[in-house]
Amino acid sequence: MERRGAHGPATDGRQSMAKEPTPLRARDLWAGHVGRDVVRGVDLELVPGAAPVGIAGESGSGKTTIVQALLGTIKPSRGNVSWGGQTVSRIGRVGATKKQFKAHVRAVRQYGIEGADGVDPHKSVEKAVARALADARKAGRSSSRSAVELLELVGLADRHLDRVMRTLSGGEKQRLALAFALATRPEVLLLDEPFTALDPNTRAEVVGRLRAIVESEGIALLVVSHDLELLERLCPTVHILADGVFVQSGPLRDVLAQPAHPAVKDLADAAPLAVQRWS
Ligand SMILES: Nc1ncnc2c1ncn2[C@@H]1O[C@H](COP(=O)(O)OP(=O)(O)OP(=O)(O)O)[C@@H](O)[C@H]1O
Repeated sequence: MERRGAHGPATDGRQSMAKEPTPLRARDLWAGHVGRDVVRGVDLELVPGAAPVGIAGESGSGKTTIVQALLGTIKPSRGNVSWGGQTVSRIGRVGATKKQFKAHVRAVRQYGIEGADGVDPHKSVEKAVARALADARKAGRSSSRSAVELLELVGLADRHLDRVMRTLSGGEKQRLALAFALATRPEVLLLDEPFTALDPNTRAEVVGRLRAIVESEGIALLVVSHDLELLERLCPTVHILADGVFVQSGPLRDVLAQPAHPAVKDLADAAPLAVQRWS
């Protein structure tokens, strides 16, 4: 995907970086759960305006843990994750900066709105999208799109406005979560298995639109997925994670054509036929 560096000025009031979009960086990231590191020495740079990056790897290899560390919901045991020179795991303690971080860096998880920060599933879609837009305005990051336009963007029609969120299907919830994320014109978007509940046609449509937005708005995109076709379509560079380490990186079809690690060979062997035919 061709990328440009076109960006509006950041409106976050941080003087030192007033005109520049802010990268999210992991340096020698070690992180895990209950005292056990499952991510070991990962380097990752998500730069607004640069090409999207993907992560693939077997179940349990640590993909979601990387996303959690990038969001600051778990603290690295070694190395660090930084955003605009600040340590992300410490941002949560500072009100104004936390708001800015949450507006600039957005994530969509596999379960869509379920468990998403600040989302009450008993509310209507209309109220929730209006609230997302109002919150974004307060953070100086509101999308110029209306609630209906945001829904259309993710393939939901305005008839969904009256629906109570918890009654939506899994795929509708995933798309709504993407609409919430886009409501703040994020600079960095982290997608962790975001489209698992979508049928192939809807997925193709939403991915096409997402790709156009990411490209035109210069969003730094990270896609974590088992879906190799999705990664190939969206991400010129894909890292293969095995046991918490990036073992091979590059354009996915090149990586799968020339596996340099047993985990990559396994991935290539298990890939769908359509993917195997790439090489
Ligand atoms: N809250 C937790 N407490 C303890 N262990 C955890 C926790 N979350 C994840 N783990 C463990 O950390 C390891 C990495 O998990 P992670 O969710 O990052 O893998 P993943 O690559 O995203 O897997 P999948 O593709 O199945 O989603 C796994 O062994 C998992 O069981």
